[in-house]
Amino acid sequence: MSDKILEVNGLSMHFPLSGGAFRKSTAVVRAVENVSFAVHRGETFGVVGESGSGKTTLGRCIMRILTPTAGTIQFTGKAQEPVELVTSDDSLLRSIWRDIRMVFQDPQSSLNPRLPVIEIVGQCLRKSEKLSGKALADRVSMLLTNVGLRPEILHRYPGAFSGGQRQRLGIARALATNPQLVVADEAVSALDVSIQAQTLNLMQDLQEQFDLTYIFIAHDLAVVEHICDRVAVMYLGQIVELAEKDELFNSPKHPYTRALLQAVPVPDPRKRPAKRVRRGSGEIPSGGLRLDACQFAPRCPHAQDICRNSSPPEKQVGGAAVLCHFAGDI
Ligand SMILES: Nc1ncnc2c1ncn2[C@@H]1O[C@H](COP(=O)(O)OP(=O)(O)OP(=O)(O)O)[C@@H](O)[C@H]1O
Repeated sequence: MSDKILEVNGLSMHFPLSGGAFRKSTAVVRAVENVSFAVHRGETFGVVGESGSGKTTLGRCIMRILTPTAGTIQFTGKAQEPVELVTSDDSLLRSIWRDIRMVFQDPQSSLNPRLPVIEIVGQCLRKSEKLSGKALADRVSMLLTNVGLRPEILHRYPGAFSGGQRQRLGIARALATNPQLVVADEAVSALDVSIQAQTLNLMQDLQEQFDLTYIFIAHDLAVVEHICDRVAVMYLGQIVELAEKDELFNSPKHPYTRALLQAVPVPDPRKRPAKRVRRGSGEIPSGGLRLDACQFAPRCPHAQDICRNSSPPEKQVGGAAVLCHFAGDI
């Protein structure tokens, strides 16, 4: 079976700017621009970046909730033949949505408060496997047990549960169709730190138990460090660095990755990196992505004229793919 469960090539997602001054404009927001990567079967692939860097849009393109402006997304499921998701029609997508499932950030708003647990978790089983009655209750009970919840809660409503329990319900719902790939979009961001750790541990256990591959989207590098095998760092719609987790954390190559890492609290001062680089100041620029420059140049402590005037090529430095004119030199 192919080692790659997902292969993304040249993916772009542009949203038209509409309304107000942009009513007649052809201007677009380049939320994702020319992104390429592969996800290996069984791994946890992290996607990190600040708010607005395009992580959620990328996840929604992979789920095909959005139709990308350009690029390809090949998914190799149980059938072993890669399926092109971008051009798949609705009926093919419906079957693929059993293999690729999503866990959302906010368990409060992603679970319908008017539906009992059996419906929330079992809804897709009613549709895809035509389960009902005792068969449905048994399957949902098993899923609840898998995520550490008691089967007795079948007829309770989301409002009766804590944030962590609600996220377990969200995970049970994602697992209901026995998926191969789970896209977790900020799945633990809304939870307290101790509940975050429990949820991450649960997700790791489930990954082993059910041979899952995860795409784990987060703005928090500490979370990614805990769970991911490889990490893609996004900035303004582009992947600026992609590397094995250890390499990324021990030897970050892109100035933006370094800036992100410096924002992560280090409990033991002896573990701080010996040579601290200056943190890129400011926020993501509001003007959007420029195709003729390095996106990070306005915030980068190392920026030179070339960074402001030409888009950097992707360079391979050690095991990392880095989008920086000076990758390997700084
Ligand atoms: N439907 C849309 N229409 C127009 N612009 C959009 C749309 N969805 C996202 N964007 C824009 O695309 C860019 C990337 O947004 P996205 O939500 O993907 O980023 P993100 O990294 O996931 O941020 P966050 O963590 O805040 O969700 C932002 O500038 C956002 O305003």
